[in-house]
Order: sequence, then structure tokens, then C-alpha cells
Amino acid sequence: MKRDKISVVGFMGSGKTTIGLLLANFLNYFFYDLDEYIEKKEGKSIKDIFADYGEEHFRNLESFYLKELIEKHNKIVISTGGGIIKREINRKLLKEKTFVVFLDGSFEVFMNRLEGTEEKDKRPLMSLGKDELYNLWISRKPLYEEVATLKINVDSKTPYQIVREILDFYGKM
Ligand SMILES: Nc1ncnc2c1ncn2[C@@H]1O[C@H](COP(=O)(O)OP(=O)(O)O)[C@@H](O)[C@H]1O
Ligand SMILES: O=C(O)C1=C[C@@H](OP(=O)(O)O)[C@@H](O)[C@H](O)C1
Ligand SMILES: [Mg+2]
Repeated sequence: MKRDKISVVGFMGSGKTTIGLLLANFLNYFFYDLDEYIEKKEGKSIKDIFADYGEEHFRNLESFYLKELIEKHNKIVISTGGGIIKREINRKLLKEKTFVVFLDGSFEVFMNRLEGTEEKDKRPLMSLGKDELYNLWISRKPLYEEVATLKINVDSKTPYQIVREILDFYGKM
């Protein structure tokens, strides 16, 4: 049976928020960006949650609200945050309940998209050094691969082209 819950995973700057919204519009599905959902529910920005309570607390909220969204809705696209695959329980949920789109690409492309923008300031982990961020990407890559139903390389493609590719595959399922 075709899954009507779609999740979008990938590293910071890969385009999850952008692509998820466009995809949901094409499919006429509900759209939730998990980071935005957490901010709304908690009345606090991601940046402040990290600063005031630390990353572990953010990860607890992330797991809780991912489960809530997946359980509550059908015909939904969920754009996750780049660290969603850190916890096994999240990976299991994504794999079992959603059609997972992994936005793959080059580290340099992702970093260039965020460099010098206010998008960078919103992401607490972007204050890590370049080497640490690169190591994070390398360590997470196999986890994105593990959950992926569909992997798309997003380098030098417009959001519209990426969504077309997803729809081509999803439509044939
Ligand atoms: N395919 C693309 N080509 C060019 N810029 C993109 C593309 N996808 C996203 N962007 C831009 O990159 C930045 C990060 O995108 P975003 O969707 O917030 O990524 P993520 O949610 O994965 O961190 C935004 O400024 C967005 O407009
Ligand atoms: O990679 C991560 O651990 C994070 C990515 C962010 O989301 P985006 O991937 O949408 O930037 C956000 O969830 C938080 O800052 C942590
Ligand atoms: Mg995002």
C-alpha cells in the first residue's frame, strides 16, 4: 500500500524545509516542519532551547513531537531537522511509518547555502568549526542512508526539479 506519510531527511542546508513545503503543496498534503512545530509548541526558538536547556533536551522534544505528528496525521509531509537520525527510536519510526526522502549532496554546497545568512544564526550547531561540522556530516551520512526510501542528489538542482524527481518516484509506488 502506498504510504501517505512522507518524511524528508538530510543534513543542515540540504533543503528539507524548502523541499518539504513544495512537495506538500503539489500533493495537497499537510506540511509540518518539525523544528517550526517544536518552536510553536514550546513557545521558544530552537536556538533558545539549545542555549537554555542543552541539546539533549532538544533531542527529547524532537523525538516526542516526531511521534506525535506521525501518529496524528495522514496525508502529511514532515521536514525533519538534520539530527533526527541520531536516535535509533526515531530511525525505526521513520522507516516503519513513513516514505523517507533523503536529500543527499555535497557538504560544501550545503555550507555555502547557509554561510553569511540569517539561516546560519538560527542553527546552534552551525557555530561548530568547519572540521567538526564535516565530521558530523560524515558520521550522519550512513544513518540517512539507513532510513532512506528514496535518495536524491540535490546539488545543482532547483527545488522544483527535486520535487519533480520525488513525485516521479512516489507516483510509481
Ligand atoms: N535546491 C536548492 N537550490 C538552491 N538553494 C536552496 C535549495 N534548497 C534550499 N535552498 C536554500 O538553502 C537554504 C537552506 O534551506 P532549508 O530548506 O532551510 O534547508 P534545511 O531545512 O535542510 O536546513 C535556504 O536559504 C534555501 O532557500
Ligand atoms: O543537524 C542538526 O542537529 C540540527 C538541524 C536543524 O534543522 P535543519 O536541518 O533544518 O537545519 C535543527 O533541527 C537544529 O538546529 C539541529
Ligand atoms: Mg529545516
